[in-house]
Amino acid sequence: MRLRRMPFEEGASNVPDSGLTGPATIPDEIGAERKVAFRERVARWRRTAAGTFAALPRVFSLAWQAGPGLTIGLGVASVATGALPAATAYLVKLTLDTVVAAVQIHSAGRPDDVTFDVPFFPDPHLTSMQKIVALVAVQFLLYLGNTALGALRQGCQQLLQERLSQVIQIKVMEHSARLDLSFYEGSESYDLLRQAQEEAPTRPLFMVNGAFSLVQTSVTFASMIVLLAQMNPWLALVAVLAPVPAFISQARYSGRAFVVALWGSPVKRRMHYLSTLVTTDTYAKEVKVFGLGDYFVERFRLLARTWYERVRAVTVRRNAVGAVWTSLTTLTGSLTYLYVAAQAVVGRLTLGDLTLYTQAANSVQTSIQGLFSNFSEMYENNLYLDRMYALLNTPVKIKAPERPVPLPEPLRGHVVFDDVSFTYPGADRPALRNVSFEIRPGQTVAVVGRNGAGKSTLLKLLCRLYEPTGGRVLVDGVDIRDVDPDELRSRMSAVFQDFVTYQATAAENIGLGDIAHLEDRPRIEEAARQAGADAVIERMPRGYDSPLGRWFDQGVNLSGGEWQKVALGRAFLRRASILLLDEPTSALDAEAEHDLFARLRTLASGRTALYISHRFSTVRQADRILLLDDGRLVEEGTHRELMDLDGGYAELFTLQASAYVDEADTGPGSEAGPGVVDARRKG
Ligand SMILES: Nc1ncnc2c1ncn2[C@@H]1O[C@H](COP(=O)(O)OP(=O)(O)OP(=O)(O)O)[C@@H](O)[C@H]1O
Repeated sequence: MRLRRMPFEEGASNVPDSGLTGPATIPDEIGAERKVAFRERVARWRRTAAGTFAALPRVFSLAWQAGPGLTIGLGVASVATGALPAATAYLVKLTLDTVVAAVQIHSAGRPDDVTFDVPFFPDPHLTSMQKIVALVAVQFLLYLGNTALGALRQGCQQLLQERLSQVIQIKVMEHSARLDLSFYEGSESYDLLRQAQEEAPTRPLFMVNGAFSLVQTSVTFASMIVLLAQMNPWLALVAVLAPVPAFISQARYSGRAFVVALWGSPVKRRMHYLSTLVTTDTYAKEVKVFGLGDYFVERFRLLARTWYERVRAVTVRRNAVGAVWTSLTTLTGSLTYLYVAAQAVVGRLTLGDLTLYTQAANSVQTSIQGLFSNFSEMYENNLYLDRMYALLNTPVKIKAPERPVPLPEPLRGHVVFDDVSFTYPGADRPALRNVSFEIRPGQTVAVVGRNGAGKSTLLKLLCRLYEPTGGRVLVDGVDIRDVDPDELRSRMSAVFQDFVTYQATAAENIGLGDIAHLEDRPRIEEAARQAGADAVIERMPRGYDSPLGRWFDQGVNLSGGEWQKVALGRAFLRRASILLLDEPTSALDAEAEHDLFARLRTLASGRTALYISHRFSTVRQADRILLLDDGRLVEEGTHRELMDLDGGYAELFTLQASAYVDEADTGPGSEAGPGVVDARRKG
């Protein structure tokens, strides 16, 4: 469903959709609805009802998974509570008739020896007072039962809510963790994820509650109808039909409320993004320095207004139209009541009958409205549930083949890219084109190239975060498509440009690199040393046990380079055969970078290491260098060979080196990297 785009400011119509400039409108679905033909609406209704009821098994299966005992408790309480109103109404009728008879006996001055033919009291020799006491006692017991059932119902409901939302959140998390990386890149996926996070935890419980309430009201409804029909079948029919119009309007509007929520999702998502921009620590610096706070708040206000306007339109219409139809029902109720009262006056019905009718008619009306509104709420909840299932049913494309080929043990780290091409989903040009190269086991290879040349993509394909659109990738002679991706990834270690800064202790931040060694302090300390993170960590008040990040208790905030060292430690903890480093030193100072590369040779001994870097002083130390340009592998060889080739690599190297040369020429103490000497010699 494509949304009409409304720019933030009038006149800026060519602004593309983004988190800041996307649609500030929600389409008018009500106009569209009016055009739908009656027959189509009826057909839609049938589908709706069928769809809603068909969803019940999956909802109950969810509830059962969450808590079988709680589900049974809720069910029993609902059915029993459903039967109570009819029993109570009948008891009231009996009490009233007994009272009226007793009054007549007393006023006639006769002895109180009248017998009553009532189901509860077969003994015909009770005095009327005794019968009244007994009836009231039974009524009291019913009220007690009602209270107990209410408590049972409430308790089961609350506990089931907790359990159900946990079960669902876990399902969503489990599936999200398995989903392909490409899934996270579409805006529709974000809508699905947002709805799954926000709505999914509560909607199934509403659905379960709705279903049980449906059972409860059905029981009430059926028992009351039996009571009414005994008095007069026509009265029963009127009571059943009167609330139908109110239901139809209810159901229509709950469908619309959902459509508004669905179509308004891009607006809500942008609101969420804007609010994150001004309330999250990582953005706070820039937002302040560039003075963006007011701009973001203003934009939020605009979107919030749009959202509110649309919600208001539906809510007002829903309630206003609902009220009109409900008044119609009330009018029917009053007219029937008048009829029954008139019947009582002429003696065709007793006073107890009149009360019974009043209660039964009220109850039928409320329960039939309850039935309908339960159903329409279930329909609405089911629409949300469908979205959750859409997420849970999103197929995982990159998964283990039926018979995965095991990787050799130990893995030598022989990597081959064979004519590999790749285009990102939705992109119009390839990120990699016919790339072929081979990395011998144990080699350290640097990948260089301009921004956007395809370097990171290369690493992502090697980890099988994406599937090549052409060609194949081999590790130790095995096509990685034939390998279980989890096994493949367990043999690799990586640091990406956008590495994660976990809100956890320093030791945990490193330990997460190999979950089996999360508690292995000596090994964690060794990895920290290898990454040059040991000094930073040991300086902190609680050393390796210091919490990093400020989200939780007394965390320590690190500098960008310090975080990067910790992330490197995480990668080194895993003793994998293939080490992938995407700009591993971008935030490190010159000395730390130099130290790291001095160590990398030892660290990478026996492993294949592939690293991306824009710093040629480090690149030149690699065994081999691959130069990518616009997704193509254009040069490969050692530093010496590529310099002699005098092509793109030599040009980039000389360009960078010349900056140092100029500095070296103009200022004392300027440091010329190891490559500078070469470049100067060459020049
Ligand atoms: N998730 C994505 N979806 C669509 N296109 C992408 C995605 N990630 C990268 N690209 C595009 O693919 C191309 C290669 O990107 P890649 O990240 O591999 O470049 P890079 O050489 O690592 O760049 P840099 O030096 O800036 O890190 C770029 O044109 C980029 O815009």
